[in-house]
Amino acid sequence: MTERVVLKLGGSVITDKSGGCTIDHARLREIAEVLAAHREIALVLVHGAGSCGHPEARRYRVDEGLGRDNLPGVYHTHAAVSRLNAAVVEALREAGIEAIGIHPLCLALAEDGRLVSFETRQIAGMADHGIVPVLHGDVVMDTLRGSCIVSGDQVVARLAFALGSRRVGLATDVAGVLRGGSVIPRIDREILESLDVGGSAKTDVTGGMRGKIAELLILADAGIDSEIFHVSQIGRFLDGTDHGGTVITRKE
Ligand SMILES: Nc1ncnc2c1ncn2[C@@H]1O[C@H](COP(=O)(O)OP(=O)(O)OP(=O)(O)O)[C@@H](O)[C@H]1O
Ligand SMILES: C=C(C)CCOP(=O)(O)O
Repeated sequence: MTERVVLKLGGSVITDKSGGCTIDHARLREIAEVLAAHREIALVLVHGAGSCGHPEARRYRVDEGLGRDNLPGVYHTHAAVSRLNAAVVEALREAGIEAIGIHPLCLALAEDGRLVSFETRQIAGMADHGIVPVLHGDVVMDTLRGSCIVSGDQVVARLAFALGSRRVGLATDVAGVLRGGSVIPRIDREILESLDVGGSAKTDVTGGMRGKIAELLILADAGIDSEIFHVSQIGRFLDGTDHGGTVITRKE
């Protein structure tokens, strides 16, 4: 079977997170060129929301329960991140990649913020046929809360586990997980306890770097390592060469 690689493009690298939904089309074109040069890989792509979804999720508090006052938040949050998804897919297709958008809201269900059902067999089928499915963090219906926000990081972990992927990468706007300005090469649960990892400097309802590591440690517990690196290093990650980032792993 072809190796399936799961790659997340952080919302911080494909949008300007300081304002309203501002998509960085030039960055998307650059990333698409790099991915097009690695077309032999069975790739499953996930992206975060950045400024296209986090502000709406916060404004409508769609994470905290659904009532008459915030009901439109499901639409507005999903619409914002779907706009970004369409831009990602368009950039990839313009670079000659057979990409297609897939929305978690339409195929997943959560319970208290955690995915409890998520059909992935169609995603595996696409990847194996050379189609690049492009998923994203999304608002998802939740059996306890009404709705919740499932981060792209949770989607990445879920997909990697379901697809049996051994190569999982997360491209972000920092060189890796930092301590005192330097990249920490490996993190396990024990090392994390000694670290002061923060959220995001911008509007982010899913916990920034702290939330990301929490999701990836669950994946590491299942025996699947993942890698966090700067967006400029995507090519090196796909080549399997050193990208200078952080590996999230299980304690030996
Ligand atoms: N110790 C740390 N090392 C690295 N980044 C950190 C650390 N503590 C906090 N951060 C913040 O985490 C941010 C990356 O997390 P963030 O959730 O914004 O990434 P993303 O996945 O690109 O975005 P999104 O969640 O929108 O997809 C960095 O830009 C930085 O501000
Ligand atoms: C806010 C929404 C819609 C999804 C959040 O996903 P993330 O940017 O990966 O944390």
